[in-house]
Amino acid sequence: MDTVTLTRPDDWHLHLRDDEALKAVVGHTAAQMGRAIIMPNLTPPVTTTAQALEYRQRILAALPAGSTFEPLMVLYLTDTTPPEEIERAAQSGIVKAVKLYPAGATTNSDSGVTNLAHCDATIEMMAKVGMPLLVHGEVTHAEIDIFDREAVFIDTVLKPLLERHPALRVVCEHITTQQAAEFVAQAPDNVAATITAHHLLFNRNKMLVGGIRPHYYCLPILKREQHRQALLKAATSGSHKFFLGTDSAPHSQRAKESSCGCAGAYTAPAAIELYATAFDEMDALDKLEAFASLNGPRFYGLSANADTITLERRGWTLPESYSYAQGEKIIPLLAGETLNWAVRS
Ligand SMILES: NC(=O)N[C@@H](CC(=O)O)C(=O)O
Ligand SMILES: [Zn+2]
Ligand SMILES: [Zn+2]
Repeated sequence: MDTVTLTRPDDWHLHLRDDEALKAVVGHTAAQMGRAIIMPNLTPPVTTTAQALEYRQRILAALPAGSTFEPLMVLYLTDTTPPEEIERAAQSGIVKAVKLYPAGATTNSDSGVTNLAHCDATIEMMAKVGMPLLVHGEVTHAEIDIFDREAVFIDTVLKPLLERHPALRVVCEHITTQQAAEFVAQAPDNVAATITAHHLLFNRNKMLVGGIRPHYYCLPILKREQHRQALLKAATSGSHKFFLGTDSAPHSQRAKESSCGCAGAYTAPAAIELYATAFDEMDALDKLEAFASLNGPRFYGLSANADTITLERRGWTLPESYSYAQGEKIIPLLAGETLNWAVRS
């Protein structure tokens, strides 16, 4: 196959930041995705429906002229989010989900949940109104190895949560392990997962062999090859539980290339091309449309986009950098490298 035409994809896990950074990055996603689930981990986080509506307006104002890209908003769950906020969110029609960041698990998670027991009534309301809970599934205990944090989360947090709230709709975000892929595959239909392109394409050697490569550092951290193979298998299995979520997470070059670099890979400029590369590796380009364009809307109860995009097999070299906020640059993942897939313009 040398060309692939797909229903226009959506990105079910995206960080757009705010202000100048938002203006610098939103066009990359809007150029290829119809919609995106917008992560709420701003500083301060988006914790109320009113804040989500304002943030949505800032995103719409930052779009390139003529863009029809649609941001789908998310609330950031805290220990004190009241059940009434979930009702407001559901009634707004604009907020599509609520995000669980275990406190301290990742970028801007300091206001996250310290103990899910604090949120029980709120989560009960989510189950009642059908509001999905999007989960950054890692425990944060100092004694748990960073490579094991996702698997331990599934056993010690996620399984008990679903036992307490069996009807709760859950998306395990950016899954990175065989344990997560298998857990989601065997779970009932109210449980789904997003998978990033970088976790489909790379294992931890890419980040650590021959020198430490900060642009590959993200959370959950890249795992060993066995896990990458399990993710590829899940994404190309044809199961409607798995869908595209880039977790494109912009940080300036200075914040990434530092003695204590930030977590996050900037993949938005080449998102669908990176996924096509991964599916091509599995000889499964015929499965890309379901993963990228159909399974996500199905889970969220939305219709698929009405238009299409076409990918073609030809060399396309990513820029070395793009301009970002405060006069800084941002380095896309695979900067200066050539992909074998490009979007036809
Ligand atoms: N994935 C990351 O490494 N970083 C994300 C946060 C997140 O999705 O965990 C970010 O906001 O920078
Ligand atoms: Zn996360
Ligand atoms: Zn993320």
